[in-house]
Amino acid sequence: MTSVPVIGVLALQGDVREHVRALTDAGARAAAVRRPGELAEADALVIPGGESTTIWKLAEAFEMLEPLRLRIKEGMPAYGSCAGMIMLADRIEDGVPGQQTFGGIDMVVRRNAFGRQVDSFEEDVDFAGEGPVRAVFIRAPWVESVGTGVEVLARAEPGGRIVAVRQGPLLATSFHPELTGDARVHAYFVEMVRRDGRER
Ligand SMILES: NC(=O)CC[C@H](N)C(=O)O
Repeated sequence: MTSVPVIGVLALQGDVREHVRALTDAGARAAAVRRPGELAEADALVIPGGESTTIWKLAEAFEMLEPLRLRIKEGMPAYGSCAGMIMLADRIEDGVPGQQTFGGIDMVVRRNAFGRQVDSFEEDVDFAGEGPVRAVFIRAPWVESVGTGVEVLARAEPGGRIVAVRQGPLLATSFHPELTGDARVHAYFVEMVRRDGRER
């Protein structure tokens, strides 16, 4: 891998542009990914916030579901925010009937979990010991439970719910750091990608 990793942003639906900007601010090269050929050229992938049911259906229509599952299985670093977190979950609760994910993180994610109480809110969370990060939650999921290989990186009130996790090269947040102009979460992911490149 070159020293500046190419990080794809899955551009089927969601806030793609904001992730491209945050990745660029964090020192990576970002490229929109819609097709299997574009995926093959990316060192890593960000799955944006948006609507997980739409991302799933479009991934099927664009024949991206299986190629993405395969890359994740092969160890490609990936980061999902909000709907992207849902897409990286091995199991989901409150999905629509038949809803599928790419999977990869051994966790159960509850869709729209915070959304039933309040559609949108912001809170400072301590992310991976980096100090307070402003977290924007929009009809956000929370992580109901994690397997033993999953590291919890942040929790939010109410209830100390898990809102950020990492399992090896996979990172997921319930919130949207791409909307705040603070690129620390993206920088954390870019560093994960750089380390992964050095270890291969
Ligand atoms: N802001 C978001 O990404 C919301 C996620 C959305 N509720 C879903 O199920 O995908």
